[in-house]
Amino acid sequence: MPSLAEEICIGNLGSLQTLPDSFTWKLTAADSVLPPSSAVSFGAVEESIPVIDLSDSDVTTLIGNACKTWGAFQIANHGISQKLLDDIESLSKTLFDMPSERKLEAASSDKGVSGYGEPRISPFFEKKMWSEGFTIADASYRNHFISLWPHDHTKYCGIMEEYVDEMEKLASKLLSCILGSLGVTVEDIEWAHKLEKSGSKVGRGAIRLNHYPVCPEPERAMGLAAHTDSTILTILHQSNTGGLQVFREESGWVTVEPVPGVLVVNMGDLFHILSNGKIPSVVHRAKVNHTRSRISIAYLWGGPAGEVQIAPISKLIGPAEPSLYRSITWKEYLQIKYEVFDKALDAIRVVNPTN
Ligand SMILES: C=C1C[C@]23C[C@@]1(O)CC[C@H]2[C@@]12CCC[C@@](C)(C(=O)O1)[C@H]2[C@@H]3C(=O)O
Ligand SMILES: O=C(O)CCC(=O)C(=O)O
Ligand SMILES: [Fe+2]
Repeated sequence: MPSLAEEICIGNLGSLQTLPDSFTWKLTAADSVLPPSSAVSFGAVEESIPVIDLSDSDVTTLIGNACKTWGAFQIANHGISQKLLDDIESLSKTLFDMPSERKLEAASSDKGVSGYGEPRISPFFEKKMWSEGFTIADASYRNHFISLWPHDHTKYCGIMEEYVDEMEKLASKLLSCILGSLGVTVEDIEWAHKLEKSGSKVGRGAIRLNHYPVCPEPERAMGLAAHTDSTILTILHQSNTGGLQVFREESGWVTVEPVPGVLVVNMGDLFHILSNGKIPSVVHRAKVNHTRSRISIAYLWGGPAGEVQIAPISKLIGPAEPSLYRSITWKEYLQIKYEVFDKALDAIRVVNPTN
């Protein structure tokens, strides 16, 4: 006879009346692998990451300060239409409202590549997360969309393409701004400049549609466990239910309340490397809700394809600030991340940095 844990499927968590033991987090060090001080509390403080208007004349300074303080910020006046945000949210709702069996037909064959399933970080945690998701990491998502929406796949693929295109443009704009706050430009990253000039993509984008169903005991459950994104940066659209929390040593867990039309930007590990440690990659997680389900859509702007080596920007290195990280390709970084998870940056850190 199968155990209770085996019968629970992420596709219909929302119908459960009690929290199964396999989903009950005790918040010990084992449940929250990073950072150690984040393991002790489920609560969050009354503080917030700044909302920055991208048309503000002081935008570079504002973004620079937010990046250094939080490794995250929110953006208004970003140029993404409300219609597109509504479309991608309703695409996600339609997908997650489907019966579990239909969703499982679109399951990813391997963790982290396109398809339906648990987040890629789940094997690093003892307990299961109260969420389901769909990752779009390559063109194979189209086949999944055909199986999910035999009649409407063209429409949904169109929305996804438009969303990716718009996010790509926004991510490049944000990159220029963040680099500007450090006193450098894209031209100071040789590979990024070359790719940009040749009209190629600077970073490889992936999308993760996240769904957090209503939960009978939200205080003891976890939607998405504490992690940093491996990316250069991530742009997140959250539906009107809160749940995202960012961690800051000085403040603890801080909830990022949703503001209609405002997007959240999280700085990832790759930018931490590029900035030679000047900008932290923000530790964040998603909590769940007793009465309301929640959707979020993350655009994960990763590193370049192929053998391109990513290393701290040379202009940010000097006798007083030696290079803290060895160079690495995006593919290699992801391999390390999914072997050692929260120790990935340590694994590529130069032991005795000198210049
Ligand atoms: C490009 C990627 C980043 C990601 C791993 C992946 O290969 C595809 C899924 C991405 C995602 C989305 C949800 C959070 C996250 C930590 C995860 O579990 O899968 C990120 C990964 C990441 O940033 O490392
Ligand atoms: O749902 C959220 O608010 C967080 C999602 C997230 O961190 C991710 O997809 O990487
Ligand atoms: Fe994330």
